[in-house]
Amino acid sequence: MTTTTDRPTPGSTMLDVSGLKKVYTSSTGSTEAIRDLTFQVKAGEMVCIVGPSGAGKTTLLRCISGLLPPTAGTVSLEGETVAGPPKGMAVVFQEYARSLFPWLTVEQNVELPLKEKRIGKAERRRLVDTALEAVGLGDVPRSYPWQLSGGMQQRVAIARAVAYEPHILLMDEPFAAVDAQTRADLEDLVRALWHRLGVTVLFVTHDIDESIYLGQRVLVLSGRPTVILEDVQVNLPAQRDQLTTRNDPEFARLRAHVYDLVQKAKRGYRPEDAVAVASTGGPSDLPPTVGDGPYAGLAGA
Ligand SMILES: Nc1ncnc2c1ncn2[C@@H]1O[C@H](COP(=O)(O)OP(=O)(O)OP(=O)(O)O)[C@@H](O)[C@H]1O
Repeated sequence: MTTTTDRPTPGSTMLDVSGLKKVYTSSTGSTEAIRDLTFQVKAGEMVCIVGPSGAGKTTLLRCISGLLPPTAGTVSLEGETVAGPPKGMAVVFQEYARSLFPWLTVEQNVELPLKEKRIGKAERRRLVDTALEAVGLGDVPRSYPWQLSGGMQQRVAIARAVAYEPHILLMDEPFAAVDAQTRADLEDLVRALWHRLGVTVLFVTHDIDESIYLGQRVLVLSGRPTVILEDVQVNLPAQRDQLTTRNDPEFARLRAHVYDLVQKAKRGYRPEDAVAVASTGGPSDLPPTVGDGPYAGLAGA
């Protein structure tokens, strides 16, 4: 059984994605979703992934979670090649309404994976109570998901993942369907749980501000077929809050930089273009960037 007690040493390699390539093939042709991705995530890190729509973010998470076999390359978790859903992983999806069972109460939803993990009744009780308390839902264990707001339902999904005591938590645009205020609260909840539990988090989002607010690193993906445009280090203080952090000049600088990269990605820019420009020494023919976008003026902030 995988528990927090045998959690890997912080700083050791938790996830190793090496030369990952994914081509979908069907009777109508083939789609190269991911060309070549190589990156590592250390135990205890919080890493966000952003990129243009259709870049292959969900495909990447599906390969990491063992739901899709890679066409080439490997994914290893704690040193073992992923060939099916790994034991020490939990996933939170955007569609909380579809991921919760409407005929089960909140506590039964949280308990279900623990039963599948064959954890004894008393320990299940403790894990469910602790997880619901941690996400602020200790008072509604016997409610049904459909009796709760969207934000509360997503808290149930997070409680279910946390109760499972994963070593790594994958989150695929988990807050895309909730309102802005709830989203800010859930972001703070994820940061708090991450701090408290020491779990490794890989968080996919469309929201550049969210990626910087949450992450220690932001992996910016190119358009399809996907490669990494840049692995951006987020050197913001570990203690973050919605007002102070978002008003930090470094936050503004990072937001402008990541925005710039995503805009370039949308226009088809790829890392090999930079190499080509550098090697010819000629004038850059890169697409226009942040200077003419809605964040104009932030670039040098
Ligand atoms: N089962 C499939 N069969 C064929 N092509 C697919 C399949 N799933 C995804 N694709 C294609 O692979 C590419 C990447 O899709 P994916 O859903 O991973 O992107 P994404 O970055 O998660 O998109 P979004 O940000 O819009 O959610 C897209 O061109 C998509 O059409």
